[in-house]
Amino acid sequence: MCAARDDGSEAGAQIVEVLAPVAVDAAYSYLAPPAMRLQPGDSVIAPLGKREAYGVVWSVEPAPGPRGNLKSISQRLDRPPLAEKLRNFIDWLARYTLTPRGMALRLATRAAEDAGPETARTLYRATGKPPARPTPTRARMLEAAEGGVAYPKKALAEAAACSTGVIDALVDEGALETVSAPPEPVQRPLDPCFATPALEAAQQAAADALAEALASRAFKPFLLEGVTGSGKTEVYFEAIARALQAGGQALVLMPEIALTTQFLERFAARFGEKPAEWHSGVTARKRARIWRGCATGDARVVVGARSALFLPFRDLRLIVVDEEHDGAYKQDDGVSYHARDMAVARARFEEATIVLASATPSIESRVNAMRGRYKHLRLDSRARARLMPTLEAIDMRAEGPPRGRWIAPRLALAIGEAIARQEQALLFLNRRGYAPLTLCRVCGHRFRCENCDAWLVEHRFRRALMCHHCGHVERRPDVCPECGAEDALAACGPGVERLAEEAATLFPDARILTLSSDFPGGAERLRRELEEIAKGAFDIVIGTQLVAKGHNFPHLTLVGVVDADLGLGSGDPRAAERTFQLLNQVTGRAGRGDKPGRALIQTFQPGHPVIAALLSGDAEKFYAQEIAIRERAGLPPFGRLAALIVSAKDAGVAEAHARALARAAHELQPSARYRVAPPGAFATEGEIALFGPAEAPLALIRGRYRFRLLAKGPRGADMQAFLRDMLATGPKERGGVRVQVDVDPQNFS
Ligand SMILES: Nc1ncnc2c1ncn2[C@@H]1O[C@H](COP(=O)(O)OP(=O)(O)OP(=O)(O)O)[C@@H](O)[C@H]1O
Ligand SMILES: [Zn+2]
Repeated sequence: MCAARDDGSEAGAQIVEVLAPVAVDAAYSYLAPPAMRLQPGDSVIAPLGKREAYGVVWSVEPAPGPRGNLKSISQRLDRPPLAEKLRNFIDWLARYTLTPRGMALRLATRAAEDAGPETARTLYRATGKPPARPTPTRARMLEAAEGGVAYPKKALAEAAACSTGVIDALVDEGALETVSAPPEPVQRPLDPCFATPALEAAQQAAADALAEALASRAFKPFLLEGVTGSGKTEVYFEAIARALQAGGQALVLMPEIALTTQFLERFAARFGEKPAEWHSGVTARKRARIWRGCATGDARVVVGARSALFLPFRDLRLIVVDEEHDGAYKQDDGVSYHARDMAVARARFEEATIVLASATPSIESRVNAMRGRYKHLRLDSRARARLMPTLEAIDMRAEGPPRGRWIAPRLALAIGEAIARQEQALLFLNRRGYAPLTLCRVCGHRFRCENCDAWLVEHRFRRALMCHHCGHVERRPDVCPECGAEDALAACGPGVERLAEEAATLFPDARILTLSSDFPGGAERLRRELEEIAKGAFDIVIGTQLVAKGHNFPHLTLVGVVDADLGLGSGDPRAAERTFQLLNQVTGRAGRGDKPGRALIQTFQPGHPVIAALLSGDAEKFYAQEIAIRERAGLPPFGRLAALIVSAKDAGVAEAHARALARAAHELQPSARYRVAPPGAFATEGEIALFGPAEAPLALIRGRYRFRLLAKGPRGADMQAFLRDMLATGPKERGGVRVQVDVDPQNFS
């Protein structure tokens, strides 16, 4: 019983700080009646401004005395609490990325907001009573429902090959009855010993090291580096098995989750059932159930895209970041974060083991391994005594194809031979569409996007010109809009669609497939096509980096890299690293089955260090060179970077704002946490240098002009404190100006 005091509060009442998943950093205080007995992590509904909003209790204190000015919590939701480890991670992430805490919370709670109460499923069962009006369809349906078992509606309709309307009619007539059943489990039980492979010696050694780490129940980071096809997946499957045996949970992050049917099946073959799958293609309802399942422990292994990092696991023992070097782990819209780095942080908060797996690790992870921060596990040869593919360069200056064509004679010959042996060839070109540029041969007019500083890419099968930055689409005209010339528009350069055209001319009888995310049918279609490739249904596969990622195509023996130089000339400090990773990955698709593989690499610069390292297979030398360059320049991981993109509809407004921010930065007083180098001067030891503002390489996107500031500092500087102080003393975002903070930027567009 609680007595109301005369100040309005009750004995045992609490003051709680509630964080709402909105763009605000602060938690708000509320009064909670004693009966609610709130704990940190509980979900509540509370008045926020004029509305009632969802929030999470961040801290709780007993209410001391009169608190008439505080609003009260309206309701406590029946939802598993967010664990302290996760709340600490959210706080840390918000500070690290300079994101309002509410937005960081939102990453973790968004999926749960769709969670309605668990509803029972309705199943259908035959009653034995004949239908009033028998028809062949009805007879088929009752036959399918025979045996006294209750079935879901959809399954029954599929089994009887008729519409669900038939079921409703039969229920009305009493021939079928409905039965209520508990909802399907989020995940069926996984069996860690379902099918254990015989690991090879190097695999076993790596698996043992992971098992030892898991047993310690402490934060233990690993870099699992193994050449393509070396069996890294089998190794981390062993670690997952250990986590399961210990009663814990595991999370596997993948860069391209919508395309991983093969992976899910492999997982099911190893553990008896599929893992819970988490990505934007999963329905909101299903995601809400997985969210809950993570909190209750019913979901044991989740395989997901980067947002899975924020799931409320009850007992997370292991995180795997597969293809850890992949650029897709960087999220740039909304909260900017790198999922690989955040995964390491989450593992630290959870005191879990983390495995970063790759054939071509990022420079950052390589350096961390060299310095002993990560334990380095290596698999230096392919599993099952398979050989690495042989690599050869085709020097396009000496033996290139005729003008207007992109497949050199030697590559064409190799494709022909592969087809004759009934093997598959893969042509890789990292460019979507038909042609990257369209121009008028008469007046030179070039088609550019009206919102962005970019050429329009021709997509012939859509008969359209498209901007790959903002999605703007226009019809490809018949006459030049500038000079009116007819039939004068020329497509310049190749995209995958154009390459497919050339391949069809060279090999008219071959079964050719172009894999592209642009075609209708979305991820579902891509999944199907990837399965068909694996079965050998095509002779030539043409694709962008989509085809490079982790696939096992047993019939594929030849890989042709159509333009290895693409991406090398971009001036981006990570261009060399990225090209090396991508080309290694794509050539690594060759020869994974019984037959040896070969890769031909078309290039205009066979002597370029990246191409040379790729051809020689000397990854060590490449890493040594790249690491030395980074170290000399003080680039990550030897120094720290942060970018600010200031954008506005008006270029002058954006630039003025960026200049004012830079001025504010230079006026900051030196402190123990950071010192800023004077404008224009070289940064001396320990100082943060601020470069810019400069027009961003992509100066206009979606109608907004963009200016960049880049801060570069030593490892020891408190970059976040510097950024926070600069933003606090500089001008506020107003008049349509937006300032986007990107700590540890990955690209420089
Ligand atoms: N110990 C083993 N015994 C038999 N087959 C194995 C073993 N380890 C791996 N394999 C097989 O070798 C092939 C390559 O293995 P896996 O896909 O795990 O390599 P990976 O290193 O993850 O490759 P990538 O980085 O190229 O994606 C697969 O078909 C896998 O089933
Ligand atoms: Zn555009």
